[in-house]
Order: sequence, then C-alpha cells, then structure tokens
Amino acid sequence: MSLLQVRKLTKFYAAGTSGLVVKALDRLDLDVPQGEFVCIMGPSGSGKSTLLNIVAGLERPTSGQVVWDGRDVTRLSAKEWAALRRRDLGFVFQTFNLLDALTVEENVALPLMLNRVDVASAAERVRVFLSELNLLEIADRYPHELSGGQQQRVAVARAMVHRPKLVLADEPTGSLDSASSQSVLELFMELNAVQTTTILMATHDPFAASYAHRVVFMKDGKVYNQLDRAGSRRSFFHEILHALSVLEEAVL
Ligand SMILES: Nc1ncnc2c1ncn2[C@@H]1O[C@H](COP(=O)(O)OP(=O)(O)OP(=O)(O)O)[C@@H](O)[C@H]1O
Repeated sequence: MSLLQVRKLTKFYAAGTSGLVVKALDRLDLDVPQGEFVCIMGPSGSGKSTLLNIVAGLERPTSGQVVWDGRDVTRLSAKEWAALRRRDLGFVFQTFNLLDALTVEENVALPLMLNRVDVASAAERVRVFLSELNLLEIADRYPHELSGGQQQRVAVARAMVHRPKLVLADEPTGSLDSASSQSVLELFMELNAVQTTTILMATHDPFAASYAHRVVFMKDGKVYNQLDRAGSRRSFFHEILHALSVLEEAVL
C-alpha cells in the first residue's frame, strides 16, 4: 500500500484584492509507496510548494483528499496535525532553518526532544547518527561557523534523526554550489536506502532530480508526465533534461 495517497487535490487561492482566483492545484492524483524517493519538478507556479504544504498539513486543500498510511488526514485538527508532523514528518527547506543559538548536536537533537525521548537516549542517538553521517567533528559548532553545504547536511540529519515516515524537501539544493549539492543529495540517497525513509522533494534542478527513483512533472497544478529511473543516474539525468525541454515547449 502507498504511504501517501493524494486524490483529486484542488487548491484555489484568492489573488490579492482583485477578486481573481488562482488554481494552484487541479484535481491532482499522486501515490508514493513507502521507501520511494520521489522528485516533483515543474515550471514556477505549477503548484509544487502548494502540494508539499498541503501534504504537511500547513495548508488546507479546497477539495480532495490526502491519505497517510491508510489514514485520511485531510480534515485533522491543527493539534492532530502538529502531533503527526512531530512524529512522522521531517522537513528540509532551501534556507537551512537551523537555530542559530544551538550547536549542531543540539539542533539535531530537537526532533527527539519534541518527541519526549529522554535526554540520555537522545544524546546517544544523536552522537551515533552524527558519526554515521561523518558530522561528528562539527557537532559542537554553531550554524554560523559552518558552510552552506555543512548547514544543509545538518538540516537533513535533523529532518531524519527521529526516523520519520516521510521527509518533505522544498528546493533543498537551491542555495548550494554543485559540490555541496552533491554531498547533500548523497546524504538523502544514503538515508533513503538505509532508513527506507520516503522522500518527496520539489526542485528545479535536474541534477538533484536525477538522485530520485521517480520524477513527477507538474504543469498547471496537475501531473503532466512521470519518469522512472531504470538505468544509471547519468542516463536518468539526460532523460530528465529531455522531459523538461518537452515540458518547456508545452508551456511556451
Ligand atoms: N498564499 C498564496 N496566495 C495566493 N496565491 C498563491 C499563494 N501561494 C501560492 N500561490 C499561487 O499558486 C500557484 C502555485 O504556487 P506554488 O508556490 O505552489 O508553485 P511552485 O511550483 O512551487 O512555484 P516555484 O517553483 O516558483 O516555487 C502560483 O500561481 C502562486 O502564485
């Protein structure tokens, strides 16, 4: 069974004071099996962030359904959503969103603290996790003492330390140079394989998308096309570039 089922998801926004309505999502269907690494691509304004925000319960759909692990979560209360997010979700954003006043170790421990893991067990888990991810040597540093790539690796560690069912990543490599992007994507790939954490990542970057198992292309709030990775990452990268050029022609 799919970990995530999105059914006929529609979202309208009122555009300013003009009375105009923007259709950000248009009866979108999407299934994500447990353990899959899925990437969402599409032109600016195609609805990628809106989809992620609704899946995370940060916004309410106008209509349609979001089913998590067999449970319809579309109409949960804010309190129920907060509990679900704390336990089952991890987030990675373009701007790393680490807390400046906390060290790397403390930042990564946060999800465990929020889930009321006792201090000694949390400290042990964080140390082991940071060591596995080769981040132990920066454990005592503060975010401002790290490069962008290091900060994002820490943000990925924080998103995954509590073994959430799903990690949502919105443009996670958008602020990084290519070497740092690669190390962050390799970390995603490793944790997806080792922890079998399901990942849903929105990006404009075909290189980032080539790390996924599947790329879903959106246009005008709908799924326009999909590609499954069958061969090497390099050949997948070229397939993605081709699909993007077709999508661009459809947009122009
Ligand atoms: N809070 C909002 N109020 C009004 N319109 C919004 C709001 N959020 C998004 N939209 C509109 O909904 C549409 C989809 O936006 P969304 O941010 O989901 O697209 P996106 O594919 O993530 O774009 P980008 O790649 O530029 O981040 C756009 O037309 C956007 O202007």
